[in-house]
Parts: sequence; structure tokens; C-alpha cells
Amino acid sequence: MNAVTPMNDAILQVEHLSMKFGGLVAIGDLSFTAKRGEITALIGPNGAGKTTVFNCITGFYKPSEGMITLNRNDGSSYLLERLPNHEIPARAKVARTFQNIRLFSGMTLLENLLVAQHNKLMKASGYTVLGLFGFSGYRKASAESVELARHWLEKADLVDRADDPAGDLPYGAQRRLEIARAMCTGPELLCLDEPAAGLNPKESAALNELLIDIKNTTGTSILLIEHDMSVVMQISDHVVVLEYGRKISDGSPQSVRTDPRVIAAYLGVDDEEVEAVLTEVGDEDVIEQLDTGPDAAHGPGTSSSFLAGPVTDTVGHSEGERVTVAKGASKAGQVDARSLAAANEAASLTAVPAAKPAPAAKAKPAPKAASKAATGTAVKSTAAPAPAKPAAKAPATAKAPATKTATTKTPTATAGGISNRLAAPRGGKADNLTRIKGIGTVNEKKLNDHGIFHFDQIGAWKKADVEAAEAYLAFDGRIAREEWVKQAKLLGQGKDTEFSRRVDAGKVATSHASGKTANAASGKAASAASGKTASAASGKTAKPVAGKRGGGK
Ligand SMILES: Nc1ncnc2c1ncn2[C@@H]1O[C@H](COP(=O)(O)OP(=O)(O)OP(=O)(O)O)[C@@H](O)[C@H]1O
Repeated sequence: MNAVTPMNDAILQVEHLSMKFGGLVAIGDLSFTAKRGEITALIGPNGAGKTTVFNCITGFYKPSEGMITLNRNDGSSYLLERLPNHEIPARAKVARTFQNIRLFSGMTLLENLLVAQHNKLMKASGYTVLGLFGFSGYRKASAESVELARHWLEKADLVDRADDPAGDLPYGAQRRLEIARAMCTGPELLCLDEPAAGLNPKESAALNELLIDIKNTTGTSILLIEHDMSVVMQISDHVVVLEYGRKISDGSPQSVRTDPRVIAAYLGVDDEEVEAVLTEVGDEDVIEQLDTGPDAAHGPGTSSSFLAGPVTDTVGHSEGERVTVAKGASKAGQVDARSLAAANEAASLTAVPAAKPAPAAKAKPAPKAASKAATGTAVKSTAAPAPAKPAAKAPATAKAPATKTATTKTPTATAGGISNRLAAPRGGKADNLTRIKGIGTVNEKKLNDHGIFHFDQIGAWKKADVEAAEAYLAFDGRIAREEWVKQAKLLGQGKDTEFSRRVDAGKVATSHASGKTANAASGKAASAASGKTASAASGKTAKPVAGKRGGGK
């Protein structure tokens, strides 16, 4: 179809899209719009159906039901589900990249970009040998192709490596080359499937820059699947969230990141359990935002973690674990799988604490989903001590299997990873580790399980220990960012931090009877034992501060 229609604000309209694989509904009645000139992100936990949507848009799958309309800049429209697969790039001007890099690794960078323009060159040669004999039309097209390739190599900051084999490039540069190659086809819609997968923070920043540049200078609209929330939150204009093939949220990055349904989907818990879980894991920033909306001073741009709320420094990084969830797995099953994956990854990382996986080996990051699900399930292990809100459903039995996975696997799996382990707290007393900003009661318990009870133990952590602990807690980059070691050193010396003062004042939930009770270094009684906190031994968790769902940091 090629009917000329008036200029449409939407470059892509997905209407009532469904895709079934046998009995599995991978996409169910999905509708959303991607606006022209914008970056639209499609996010969701593993198996939510994001790649299936891409495959329907780019013609790899023919949807079971629904309509996908691409409105080109010249006013023509195409029903993508009806176009033959190979015509989608050429006629509808849709280009895509894949989760796994698909470059011609033996060809040079320049050759990769010229191959992408093969159709144009063939056309210029009249599909004959005239090209070989220097037919002028072909010569001109050939020169233009080289010029376009050079332009995109420059944009991707790769021009000085134009003659190197693509396979020699670092991982992040290969990702940018893929995007440059897609841009050489002159797309009006660029679909990127997890472009930040396996990138380090510097490479993620370079990717963000490239995508923003494309958006600002070419008029190409971008549709993006991404697990790295530092990328999604920093560059997207619009975010669509899927869970089990259905849309659960659709809006600005700010609105989506504080949507309880989205938080629940990523944590793998029911909506009503969200705040209890967040209190447990110590994500008070987000809890506060659920009440007050996003913090304009920090904004999504500075957050490296979708769910962790604002943090103060640069981008977070997804250290990619691959999580495979059985088709049609229940939510609890998915949570199990993610917990297991997190535990397994922790085991493999901590076996050789200083060794980091090579980027190319990082199949796919699902860090937030996995880490949050892992912590979410760990919460179930403390189900007895859990809910911060009386109304919150006790999350005990429903997800008991996940609990088992998280609690029984991790300590064993990580033995040998973090240094300064103790069999028991010194003198029978453990420090209140929740006085360290970033350690909630769940993670305190996980650290205790690992023999970490004291500030000076954390204060003595070296880089490899921090990495091992981050892997163990599935906290990619956060321990370093939040400076746990620095905080622990101060607290170990009996000094306070701004955050510990708030814990001691009962403004932040803690599992300890009082903020400092267990802190042998300080004899000060804390004012927290006022019903705002409760003893871990009693099996109760702190009650949130009035008016807040857990107190802000
Ligand atoms: N060709 C296929 N045949 C059968 N089932 C499929 C096929 N492709 C996808 N699925 C199933 O459809 C569901 C959605 O998968 P999809 O890959 O689209 O999810 P996703 O959100 O992209 O996940 P991830 O973030 O892990 O890449 C999954 O349950 C998956 O197993």
C-alpha cells in the first residue's frame, strides 16, 4: 500500500497487535504510537515481548492480528504487516540492528558501510556489468556512497579506523558501527535492539551522544529496546512498558519510572507489595517519589538505575547476564529464574573476584530486572519481618520457591568472593549496616549471611571486593557509586554521616531496634526506638515515617 496521506505526527502506529506462537501469546492486543523525530523506548522484563514487536515491525514475523502503519515523511503510508520482508527497508525506510552484533567482521569498517548501500549501487549500475566499466552514473553513486560512509564513520567517531577489520574494534565501537551502517540506508525509522548491551559506562555515554545526534540532525525517528535504564532515561522522549506482551505503561520517562505497575513488573511482585519491597531493599528515594513525583533537581537524566532513584554521579552499567525464562513461565517462575541467574552470575564472578567478563561474552543485560527481581525475591525470605504497611499483603507463601532459591543459593555460591568474612559477629554484636546509605534490611541480611557484620569489614573492601559484593547483591555499580566503603570507614570510626543521622533519628526504616544500638563504636542511644523501627528478632520491619512510604534519603 502506498496511499498518500497528509503528514502525520506519528511515524509508527501499532494497533491491536497480537502475536501468538502456538498457545503462547507473546504479544496481546498491543497499541502504541511512536512520534516523528522522537526517541521511543520499548522496555519490559525479560520475555515481555519487546523483540517480538520489533520482529513484527521489521517483517521477520507476520503478526497474528493487528496493524502496523509506517507514515513516511513524504506523506506516504505503509502497512508493514502486509509488505514483503525485504521491501520494508527499501520502501518503508525502516532499518534495524539486532541484539547480537551482525557485522561482517572480516571486512573493513568502510566496506561494511558500503555493503549497506549495495542496493543503491546496483541500481546505479543498471544491474549490469556497466558498473565494472566505469559507467558514469555508477561512478557518481559510488563516490556518494563513500562520502556517506565517511560521514557516518565520523559521526560514530570511527573514521580513523575506516580501514581496520570491523572484528578488531572494541565492543562499544562495533555497536556504533552497526548504527552507522543502518544510517547509511537512509532510514526514517531506526529500530535498535538493545544497543547498549555489554557496553561500559564510557561506551554507553558515546552511544547516547550518537543517538541524540541522529535525532537532532537527521530527522530519523528512533525506536529502541533497551535494558540499560541510564540510556533509556537519558535519551528517550517516550517510553512504552510491556509485561507479558501487554502494555502496562506508556508516557514520559519521568511518569513511567514512578509508575507502581512498572516497578512491580520489574521487581516481580504484585502492585500492593511494591512499597514493602522498596522499604526492605532500601530504595527510599523511589518510595518518596511514589508520593511526591520525580525530583526535578536530580531528574531522570542523572539516574543510572531505573528503580534506584536519583544518584549523584554518572551512568550505571549493565553487566549482562543472560536470563532465559521458559515460555509461558509464571511470574514466580520468572523470578526464580532471575534469582538463579543472579546467584549463578555471582558464583562465577566471585570464583575469580577480580576477573570481569569480557564484553563480547556478555550475551545480554537484564540487570535491573534481574537484580531487582533477585532482591525482590529475597524479600520473600524475610517475609515474616516484611511489610512496611499494615495493608500490604504478607508476601510470604506465594513466592516461597523463589525465596528458597535466593537465600539458599547465594551465600554458598559466593563463598570466597568478598574478603573479611567472619563466622559470627565479634562479641556477639553486629553493626547496624542499614546506617550505610544503600543498604536496606534485605541486603544487610545477605551481607550477614556472607559473614559481613561490621563497618570496618566493609571499610576494608578493595575494588575486587566491591565488584564481588555488587555481583552478589546484583547491584551493578551501585556500591561504588554510593561509596559504601567511605561511609563504612566513617561509621566504623564512630563518626556519623548525614544518612546515618537520619537512620538514628528514626527517619529511615531499619531492622534494628534503634539506629545505633548495635554500633559498638558509639554509645549514643538513638531516638529511633519509638515505634518507627522494630527489632529484627521480633520479625517486624520498620514502620515508615508518617506521610512517607519509608522516608526519603
Ligand atoms: N519464534 C518464537 N517461537 C516461540 N516463542 C517465541 C518465539 N519468539 C519469541 N517467543 C516467546 O515470546 C515471548 C516474548 O519473547 P521476546 O523475545 O519478544 O521477549 P523480550 O521482551 O524481547 O525478551 P528479552 O528482553 O529477554 O529479549 C517469550 O516467551 C519467548 O519465549
